[in-house]
Amino acid sequence: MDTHDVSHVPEYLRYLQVQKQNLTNAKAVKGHPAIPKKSKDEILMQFMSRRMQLMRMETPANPVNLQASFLPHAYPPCVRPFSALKKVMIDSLCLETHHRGRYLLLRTVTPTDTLTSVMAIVEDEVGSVLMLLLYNQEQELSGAQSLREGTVLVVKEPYVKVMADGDYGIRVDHLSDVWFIPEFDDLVPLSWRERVTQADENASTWKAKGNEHFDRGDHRSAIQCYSKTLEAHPSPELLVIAQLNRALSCLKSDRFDAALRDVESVLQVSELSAKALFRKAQALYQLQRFKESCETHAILAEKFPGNTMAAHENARASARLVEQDSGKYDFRKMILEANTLQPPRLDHATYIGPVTVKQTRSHGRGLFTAEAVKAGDLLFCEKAFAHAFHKGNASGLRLLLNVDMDKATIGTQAELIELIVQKLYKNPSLLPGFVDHHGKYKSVDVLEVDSIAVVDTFLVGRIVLLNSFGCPLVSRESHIRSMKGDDTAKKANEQFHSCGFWSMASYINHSCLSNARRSFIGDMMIVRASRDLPPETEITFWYKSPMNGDPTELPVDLQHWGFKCDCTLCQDIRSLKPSVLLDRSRISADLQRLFKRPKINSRKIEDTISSLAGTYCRPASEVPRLALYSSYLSLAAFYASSGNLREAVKFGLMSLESLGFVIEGGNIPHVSDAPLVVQTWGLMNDGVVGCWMILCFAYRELASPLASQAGGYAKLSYRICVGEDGTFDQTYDRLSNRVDGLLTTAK
Ligand SMILES: C[S@@+](CC[C@H](N)C(=O)[O-])C[C@H]1O[C@@H](n2cnc3c(N)ncnc32)[C@H](O)[C@@H]1O
Repeated sequence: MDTHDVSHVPEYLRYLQVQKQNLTNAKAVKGHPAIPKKSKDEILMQFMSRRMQLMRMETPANPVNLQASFLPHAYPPCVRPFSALKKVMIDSLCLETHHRGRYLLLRTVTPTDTLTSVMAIVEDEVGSVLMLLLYNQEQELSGAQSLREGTVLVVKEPYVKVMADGDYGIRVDHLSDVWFIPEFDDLVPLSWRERVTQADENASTWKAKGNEHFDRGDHRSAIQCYSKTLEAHPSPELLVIAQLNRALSCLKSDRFDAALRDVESVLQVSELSAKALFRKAQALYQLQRFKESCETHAILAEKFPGNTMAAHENARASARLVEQDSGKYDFRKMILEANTLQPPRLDHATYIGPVTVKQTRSHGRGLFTAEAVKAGDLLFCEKAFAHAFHKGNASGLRLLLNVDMDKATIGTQAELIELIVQKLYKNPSLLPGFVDHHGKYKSVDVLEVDSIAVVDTFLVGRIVLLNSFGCPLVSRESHIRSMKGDDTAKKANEQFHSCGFWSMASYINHSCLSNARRSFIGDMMIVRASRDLPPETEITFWYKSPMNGDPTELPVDLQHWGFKCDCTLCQDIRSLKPSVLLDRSRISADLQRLFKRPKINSRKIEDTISSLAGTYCRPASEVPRLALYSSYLSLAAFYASSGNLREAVKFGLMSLESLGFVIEGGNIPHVSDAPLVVQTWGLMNDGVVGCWMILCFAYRELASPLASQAGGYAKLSYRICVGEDGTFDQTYDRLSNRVDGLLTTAK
């Protein structure tokens, strides 16, 4: 949905084909011993010199220098407990093979290098080496503290592959398939230990070590040491301290489920521990369980009224709860926040309005209205489950190649997959809700092994491919760009590079005759009804707008999602004779040429529009006439600016009618007292706002009571397109020097 799918662009298709060919070639060596062709020294030298080169390399400024992320054929994560795995050595590994039932014990012998994966050369206990490629790991992993030389790790059921350069590597896609082993763990051979753990290391020493790691910001190691504290028979006081400290390290490293577990066990023995209550409230807040967070704060406030930090957090949680329950947001403030924060992840709650997920007759589940709603009503305002932000220059973009799905996308989808995998891995309570989304394939049905969450990266990848949304930083800005006729706007609208995953929005199916619109403020998605909807109506929006491209090239291509739209618009187009479509296309091209002439010949344009209208047979209220809409609108603007206001009204109304609007009381001459009423709402695109403003401009002279009503519809349409109307007056003005009222200075 507004993501940049380049699967059919020849330049990128070639990449996809090369990857497929590589996979086919690799099959030929499947099962051959993975004995590197280079010596150990050569492997180390090559890695280090490439690392140096990369460190010197500038960030690519050219879009052709996109980094390619390549998903191999899907394979499931290891679901066997560690105790059921047998150790294997590097020399016994085979190419293109998943070594099921086996594990490797390795240690890194180089620093890391990070491209699309975290890479290092690893050795086993007999000194054989191979490249290790860890995918979907946190960026911090490549930092000095996390994967420094000498880090010991276990790779469960290793997969050895032939890499693009012909060398061999151990590729790990699933987070639970690699364990980072602390130096004190019994698994670490004595010869690999920097020092031997003293027999007298007791709970206090472990706690002190945990604190050292915590102070350095190494939360993973801190958690390991606090866990050791708990195993070393601590005193009751120390036990509580270690659990509280571990909870804090978990909070700092986004492991909210685990933080909650620790504080809950502290609260079992010490019901009124201020720290436990505070950390519990924080963990619940981060898991968006605002009601429970507020309840916990209420206890804190009662027992510890002087705790100012808790009071501050309490106010924050209460504000979220109000948003969650009422759908009332300060959208203007949110726009400011989105423009200030990088990445623009806003601290706001999700509001779910009168909608419910239900089975549709023919396209899986869908979202339905639970009660009647009016055009412009807020259906929901959802915080992204995950959001991958792109600043706007070319660097940081990735080409994601998925051979199983035959897809190539450009943008931040690869990063989005990483973010989601990490979030689920750290917070398995979120897993069932996420994997419920469309895109399932037969994956493992194990949620946890050895107390570690099992997250199938390929499943996440599929769900992301079919359910993620490209998004602008703020929809108001893209609205302004498109109203200004900024040529980049069209491209920007179609190729948003930031993207995110919104759970509720993912249940909405596509229809070209959509009845809702989405808009964005940072990582918040706002979905409003774009028509009046009775209860039990299926809510739909555009995955791809039928109005962004050439209207004669309908139906829109929805191959990316694997279906063809069957709305009346698409059905009608499919039923037309090819000659009619050819005529439509030819006349549309003529019209475009006529509008580009230095002097507008309105008579000729009107005649040509009439011929174009002749290619439609059903009324626009049933089948919108998309090819006509923008020509009518341009004519309305032309007549308004040349002072022919009656014609401006006529063509403004025709423009709206071509989108399916049924409007009463708008014609000139105006019958006194008859109000201007939208009986039926049509398709809602950004130009509708401008069209109402042109009508408002013309009515001021011709029928002043209608001007404010048209202005009201402009503001309502703006709210539907942009998500809010608090910025309407900053964007449009009836006294603007443009007939559509857009303030030329609007930014
Ligand atoms: C984002 S999901 C929408 C929710 C999905 N129907 C479900 O059951 O979870 C996108 C998928 O829904 C289906 N879909 C959406 N709109 C459709 C339509 N108009 N006709 C047929 N299938 C549609 C396609 O399978 C598409 O890949």
